[in-house]
Amino acid sequence: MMTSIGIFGANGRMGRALLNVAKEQALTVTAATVRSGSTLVGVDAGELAGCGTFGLPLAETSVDAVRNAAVWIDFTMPEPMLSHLQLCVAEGKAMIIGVTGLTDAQYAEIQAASKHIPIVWAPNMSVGVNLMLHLAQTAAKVMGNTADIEIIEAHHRFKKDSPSGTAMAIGASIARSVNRDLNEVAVYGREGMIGERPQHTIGFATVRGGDIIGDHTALFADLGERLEITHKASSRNTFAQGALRAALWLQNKQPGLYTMQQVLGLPELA
Ligand SMILES: NC(=O)C1=CN([C@@H]2O[C@H](COP(=O)(O)OP(=O)(O)OC[C@H]3O[C@@H](n4cnc5c(N)ncnc54)[C@H](OP(=O)(O)O)[C@@H]3O)[C@@H](O)[C@H]2O)C=CC1
Ligand SMILES: O=C(O)C1=N[C@H](C(=O)O)C[C@H](O)C1
Repeated sequence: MMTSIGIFGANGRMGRALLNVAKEQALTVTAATVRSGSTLVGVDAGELAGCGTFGLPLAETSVDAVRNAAVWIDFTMPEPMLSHLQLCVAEGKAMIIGVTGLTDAQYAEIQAASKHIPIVWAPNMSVGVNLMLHLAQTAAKVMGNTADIEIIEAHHRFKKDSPSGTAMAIGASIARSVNRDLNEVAVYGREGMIGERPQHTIGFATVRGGDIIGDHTALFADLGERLEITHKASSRNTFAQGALRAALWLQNKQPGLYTMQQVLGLPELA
Protein backbone atom coordinates (compact mmCIF):
# COMPACT_ATOMS: atom_id res chain seq x y z
CA MET A 1 0.00 0.00 0.00
CA MET A 2 1.25 3.52 -0.83
CA THR A 3 2.60 5.32 2.26
CA SER A 4 0.72 8.47 3.23
CA ILE A 5 3.25 11.25 3.66
CA GLY A 6 2.96 14.39 5.77
CA ILE A 7 5.20 17.45 5.47
CA PHE A 8 5.87 19.80 8.37
CA GLY A 9 7.10 23.27 7.41
CA ALA A 10 5.58 23.08 3.92
CA ASN A 11 6.41 26.73 3.25
CA GLY A 12 10.16 26.31 3.78
CA ARG A 13 12.72 25.94 0.99
CA MET A 14 12.85 22.20 1.65
CA GLY A 15 9.11 21.96 2.29
CA ARG A 16 8.40 23.32 -1.18
CA ALA A 17 11.06 21.07 -2.77
CA LEU A 18 9.44 18.06 -1.09
CA LEU A 19 6.04 18.98 -2.51
CA ASN A 20 7.49 19.36 -6.01
CA VAL A 21 9.36 16.06 -5.94
CA ALA A 22 6.40 14.21 -4.38
CA LYS A 23 4.27 15.47 -7.27
CA GLU A 24 6.88 14.42 -9.88
CA GLN A 25 7.05 10.94 -8.33
CA ALA A 26 3.25 10.67 -7.89
CA LEU A 27 3.67 10.03 -4.14
CA THR A 28 0.71 10.37 -1.79
CA VAL A 29 1.02 13.51 0.32
CA THR A 30 -1.99 13.50 2.64
CA ALA A 31 -1.03 16.37 4.94
CA ALA A 32 1.14 19.48 4.80
CA THR A 33 1.39 21.93 7.66
CA VAL A 34 2.53 25.48 8.32
CA ARG A 35 3.18 27.28 11.57
CA SER A 36 0.24 28.23 13.82
CA GLY A 37 -1.46 31.45 12.78
CA SER A 38 0.11 31.42 9.30
CA THR A 39 -1.88 33.26 6.63
CA LEU A 40 -1.17 30.23 4.40
CA VAL A 41 -3.62 27.98 6.26
CA GLY A 42 -6.18 26.77 3.72
CA VAL A 43 -4.02 27.57 0.67
CA ASP A 44 -3.54 24.57 -1.64
CA ALA A 45 -0.15 22.87 -1.00
CA GLY A 46 0.57 22.51 -4.72
CA GLU A 47 -0.22 26.17 -5.37
CA LEU A 48 2.19 27.13 -2.57
CA ALA A 49 4.95 25.02 -4.10
CA GLY A 50 4.23 26.24 -7.64
CA CYS A 51 3.45 22.79 -9.01
CA GLY A 52 -0.26 22.94 -9.75
CA THR A 53 -3.24 22.07 -7.60
CA PHE A 54 -2.92 19.18 -5.12
CA GLY A 55 -6.42 19.40 -3.66
CA LEU A 56 -4.67 19.50 -0.27
CA PRO A 57 -5.21 22.60 1.88
CA LEU A 58 -2.34 23.58 4.18
CA ALA A 59 -3.20 23.02 7.84
CA GLU A 60 -1.88 24.40 11.10
CA THR A 61 0.37 21.91 12.85
CA SER A 62 -1.80 20.09 15.39
CA VAL A 63 -2.54 16.64 16.72
CA ASP A 64 -5.51 16.39 14.33
CA ALA A 65 -3.32 17.26 11.34
CA VAL A 66 -0.69 14.71 12.38
CA ARG A 67 -3.32 11.94 12.30
CA ASN A 68 -3.67 12.47 8.54
CA ALA A 69 -0.37 10.84 7.46
CA ALA A 70 1.66 7.76 8.41
CA VAL A 71 5.18 9.13 7.86
CA TRP A 72 6.07 12.77 8.53
CA ILE A 73 9.01 14.67 7.05
CA ASP A 74 10.52 17.57 8.99
CA PHE A 75 12.91 20.15 7.57
CA THR A 76 12.04 23.01 9.90
CA MET A 77 14.23 24.24 12.76
CA PRO A 78 15.34 22.49 15.98
CA GLU A 79 12.66 23.83 18.34
CA PRO A 80 9.57 23.33 16.15
CA MET A 81 10.97 19.96 15.06
CA LEU A 82 11.06 18.81 18.71
CA SER A 83 7.44 19.77 19.24
CA HIS A 84 6.51 17.94 16.00
CA LEU A 85 8.45 14.95 17.34
CA GLN A 86 6.27 14.88 20.47
CA LEU A 87 3.12 14.94 18.32
CA CYS A 88 4.46 12.03 16.23
CA VAL A 89 5.33 10.02 19.34
CA ALA A 90 1.87 10.66 20.80
CA GLU A 91 0.20 9.52 17.57
CA GLY A 92 2.64 6.68 16.73
CA LYS A 93 3.77 8.25 13.44
CA ALA A 94 7.16 7.61 11.78
CA MET A 95 9.42 10.57 11.11
CA ILE A 96 12.15 11.63 8.68
CA ILE A 97 14.16 14.47 10.18
CA GLY A 98 16.59 16.59 8.14
CA VAL A 99 16.98 19.45 10.60
CA THR A 100 20.58 20.45 11.43
CA GLY A 101 22.16 22.70 14.06
CA LEU A 102 20.95 20.46 16.91
CA THR A 103 22.52 20.62 20.36
CA ASP A 104 23.55 17.34 22.00
CA ALA A 105 20.48 17.60 24.24
CA GLN A 106 18.18 18.06 21.23
CA TYR A 107 19.74 15.07 19.47
CA ALA A 108 19.22 13.05 22.68
CA GLU A 109 15.49 13.86 22.44
CA ILE A 110 15.42 12.28 18.97
CA GLN A 111 17.23 9.22 20.34
CA ALA A 112 14.71 8.94 23.18
CA ALA A 113 11.74 9.29 20.80
CA SER A 114 13.16 6.54 18.58
CA LYS A 115 12.38 4.04 21.34
CA HIS A 116 8.70 4.66 20.49
CA ILE A 117 8.59 5.43 16.75
CA PRO A 118 10.80 4.72 13.71
CA ILE A 119 12.94 7.74 12.80
CA VAL A 120 15.51 8.52 10.11
CA TRP A 121 17.67 11.51 11.01
CA ALA A 122 20.40 12.62 8.61
CA PRO A 123 22.08 16.00 8.12
CA ASN A 124 22.22 15.32 4.40
CA MET A 125 19.83 13.12 2.43
CA SER A 126 21.70 13.14 -0.90
CA VAL A 127 23.22 9.96 -2.30
CA GLY A 128 26.49 11.76 -3.09
CA VAL A 129 27.15 13.08 0.40
CA ASN A 130 26.36 9.73 2.00
CA LEU A 131 28.86 8.11 -0.37
CA MET A 132 31.32 10.92 0.36
CA LEU A 133 31.26 9.97 4.07
CA HIS A 134 32.71 6.58 3.09
CA LEU A 135 35.26 8.08 0.67
CA ALA A 136 36.42 10.50 3.35
CA GLN A 137 36.90 7.64 5.82
CA THR A 138 38.97 5.72 3.26
CA ALA A 139 41.11 8.80 2.53
CA ALA A 140 41.56 9.47 6.24
CA LYS A 141 42.72 5.90 6.89
CA VAL A 142 45.33 6.16 4.12
CA MET A 143 46.48 9.79 4.46
CA GLY A 144 45.18 10.96 7.83
CA ASN A 145 48.28 10.36 9.89
CA THR A 146 50.46 12.74 7.89
CA ALA A 147 48.05 14.99 5.94
CA ASP A 148 46.30 18.03 7.42
CA ILE A 149 42.54 17.55 7.36
CA GLU A 150 40.24 20.49 6.65
CA ILE A 151 36.51 20.57 5.92
CA ILE A 152 35.18 23.47 3.89
CA GLU A 153 31.48 24.15 3.38
CA ALA A 154 29.53 26.83 1.51
CA HIS A 155 25.81 27.61 1.75
CA HIS A 156 23.26 30.31 0.93
CA ARG A 157 23.01 33.54 2.90
CA PHE A 158 19.83 32.41 4.70
CA LYS A 159 21.37 29.41 6.46
CA LYS A 160 21.24 29.76 10.24
CA ASP A 161 23.60 27.07 11.58
CA SER A 162 27.36 26.79 11.15
CA PRO A 163 29.26 24.65 10.39
CA SER A 164 26.64 22.77 8.40
CA GLY A 165 25.34 19.49 9.77
CA THR A 166 26.98 17.77 6.82
CA ALA A 167 30.38 19.30 7.59
CA MET A 168 30.03 18.09 11.18
CA ALA A 169 29.10 14.59 9.95
CA ILE A 170 32.11 14.52 7.62
CA GLY A 171 34.35 15.65 10.49
CA ALA A 172 32.90 13.05 12.85
CA SER A 173 33.32 10.24 10.27
CA ILE A 174 36.91 11.20 9.61
CA ALA A 175 37.73 11.58 13.31
CA ARG A 176 36.30 8.12 14.07
CA SER A 177 38.33 6.50 11.31
CA VAL A 178 41.61 7.97 12.63
CA ASN A 179 40.73 7.40 16.30
CA ARG A 180 40.47 11.05 17.26
CA ASP A 181 37.85 12.72 19.44
CA LEU A 182 36.32 15.47 17.31
CA ASN A 183 35.51 17.54 20.42
CA GLU A 184 39.23 17.66 21.18
CA VAL A 185 40.66 18.18 17.70
CA ALA A 186 38.12 20.42 15.92
CA VAL A 187 39.20 23.99 15.07
CA TYR A 188 36.39 26.32 13.94
CA GLY A 189 37.95 29.24 12.03
CA ARG A 190 41.31 30.96 12.57
CA GLU A 191 42.34 34.57 13.17
CA GLY A 192 45.47 36.45 14.27
CA MET A 193 48.98 35.15 15.16
CA ILE A 194 47.85 31.62 15.88
CA GLY A 195 51.16 29.88 15.07
CA GLU A 196 51.77 26.76 13.01
CA ARG A 197 49.01 24.27 12.45
CA PRO A 198 48.91 21.54 15.12
CA GLN A 199 49.12 18.28 13.17
CA HIS A 200 46.17 16.32 14.47
CA THR A 201 43.57 19.05 14.36
CA ILE A 202 40.60 18.91 11.98
CA GLY A 203 39.75 22.39 10.70
CA PHE A 204 36.33 23.69 9.62
CA ALA A 205 35.80 26.67 7.33
CA THR A 206 32.40 28.16 6.53
CA VAL A 207 31.38 30.27 3.53
CA ARG A 208 27.93 31.93 3.35
CA GLY A 209 26.62 33.73 0.29
CA GLY A 210 23.86 34.19 -2.25
CA ASP A 211 21.93 31.11 -3.24
CA ILE A 212 24.63 28.41 -2.89
CA ILE A 213 22.62 25.26 -2.23
CA GLY A 214 25.34 23.27 -0.46
CA ASP A 215 29.01 22.54 -1.23
CA HIS A 216 31.27 20.38 0.94
CA THR A 217 34.96 19.57 0.56
CA ALA A 218 37.11 17.26 2.67
CA LEU A 219 40.72 18.31 2.10
CA PHE A 220 43.70 16.08 2.92
CA ALA A 221 46.75 18.31 2.47
CA ASP A 222 50.19 16.73 2.75
CA LEU A 223 53.64 18.03 1.72
CA GLY A 224 53.88 17.58 -2.06
CA GLU A 225 50.28 16.56 -2.73
CA ARG A 226 46.71 17.08 -1.65
CA LEU A 227 43.48 15.22 -2.12
CA GLU A 228 40.12 16.99 -2.20
CA ILE A 229 36.81 15.18 -2.07
CA THR A 230 34.04 17.57 -3.06
CA HIS A 231 30.28 17.31 -3.29
CA LYS A 232 28.16 20.11 -4.76
CA ALA A 233 24.38 20.07 -4.62
CA SER A 234 22.86 21.86 -7.60
CA SER A 235 19.21 21.45 -6.58
CA ARG A 236 17.37 21.01 -3.27
CA ASN A 237 15.42 18.31 -5.06
CA THR A 238 18.32 15.94 -4.41
CA PHE A 239 17.72 16.26 -0.64
CA ALA A 240 13.95 15.98 -1.14
CA GLN A 241 14.37 12.82 -3.24
CA GLY A 242 16.46 11.30 -0.43
CA ALA A 243 13.91 12.24 2.22
CA LEU A 244 11.01 10.79 0.21
CA ARG A 245 13.01 7.63 -0.45
CA ALA A 246 13.58 7.40 3.31
CA ALA A 247 9.84 7.87 3.95
CA LEU A 248 8.97 4.91 1.69
CA TRP A 249 11.76 2.82 3.24
CA LEU A 250 10.64 3.62 6.80
CA GLN A 251 7.04 2.44 6.41
CA ASN A 252 6.31 -0.56 8.66
CA LYS A 253 9.75 -0.44 10.32
CA GLN A 254 10.05 -1.09 14.05
CA PRO A 255 10.81 1.86 16.35
CA GLY A 256 14.49 2.81 16.13
CA LEU A 257 16.88 5.48 14.90
CA TYR A 258 17.89 4.67 11.33
CA THR A 259 20.54 6.24 9.07
CA MET A 260 20.64 7.28 5.42
CA GLN A 261 23.34 4.64 4.98
CA GLN A 262 20.66 2.05 5.82
CA VAL A 263 18.07 3.72 3.60
CA LEU A 264 20.49 3.76 0.65
CA GLY A 265 21.78 0.22 1.25
CA LEU A 266 25.34 1.45 1.86
CA PRO A 267 27.57 -0.24 4.45
CA GLU A 268 27.39 1.32 7.91
CA LEU A 269 30.16 3.84 8.53
CA ALA A 270 33.08 2.80 10.73
N1 LIG B 1 19.23 16.82 5.80
C1 LIG B 1 19.27 17.43 4.61
O1 LIG B 1 19.46 16.79 3.55
C2 LIG B 1 19.01 18.90 4.54
C3 LIG B 1 18.82 19.60 5.70
N2 LIG B 1 18.44 20.91 5.65
C4 LIG B 1 18.11 21.51 6.92
O2 LIG B 1 16.70 21.68 6.97
C5 LIG B 1 16.37 22.81 7.77
C6 LIG B 1 15.47 23.75 7.00
O3 LIG B 1 16.14 24.29 5.90
P1 LIG B 1 15.38 25.25 4.86
O4 LIG B 1 14.25 24.54 4.21
O5 LIG B 1 16.43 25.85 4.00
O6 LIG B 1 14.82 26.38 5.87
P2 LIG B 1 13.62 27.42 5.68
O7 LIG B 1 13.92 28.55 6.61
O8 LIG B 1 13.36 27.70 4.26
O9 LIG B 1 12.35 26.61 6.24
C7 LIG B 1 12.15 26.40 7.61
C8 LIG B 1 10.71 26.02 7.84
O10 LIG B 1 10.52 25.90 9.25
C9 LIG B 1 9.40 26.68 9.65
N3 LIG B 1 9.65 27.24 10.97
C10 LIG B 1 10.72 27.96 11.37
N4 LIG B 1 10.58 28.31 12.66
C11 LIG B 1 9.38 27.83 13.06
C12 LIG B 1 8.67 27.85 14.28
N5 LIG B 1 9.17 28.44 15.37
N6 LIG B 1 7.49 27.20 14.34
C13 LIG B 1 6.98 26.57 13.27
N7 LIG B 1 7.61 26.51 12.08
C14 LIG B 1 8.80 27.14 11.98
C15 LIG B 1 9.34 27.82 8.63
O11 LIG B 1 8.02 28.35 8.63
P3 LIG B 1 7.71 29.78 7.95
O12 LIG B 1 7.77 29.53 6.48
O13 LIG B 1 6.36 30.11 8.45
O14 LIG B 1 8.79 30.70 8.45
C16 LIG B 1 9.69 27.06 7.35
O15 LIG B 1 8.56 26.40 6.84
C17 LIG B 1 17.72 23.41 8.21
O16 LIG B 1 18.06 22.87 9.47
C18 LIG B 1 18.68 22.89 7.16
O17 LIG B 1 20.01 22.85 7.58
C19 LIG B 1 18.29 21.57 4.48
C20 LIG B 1 18.51 20.95 3.30
C21 LIG B 1 18.90 19.56 3.23
O1 LIG C 1 20.63 24.57 5.15
C1 LIG C 1 20.81 24.01 4.05
O2 LIG C 1 20.44 24.50 3.00
C2 LIG C 1 21.46 22.68 4.06
N1 LIG C 1 21.71 22.13 5.19
C3 LIG C 1 22.24 20.84 5.42
C4 LIG C 1 23.45 20.91 6.33
O3 LIG C 1 23.48 21.73 7.26
O4 LIG C 1 24.37 20.12 6.15
C5 LIG C 1 22.43 20.04 4.17
C6 LIG C 1 22.61 20.79 2.91
O5 LIG C 1 23.96 21.05 2.70
C7 LIG C 1 21.75 22.02 2.78
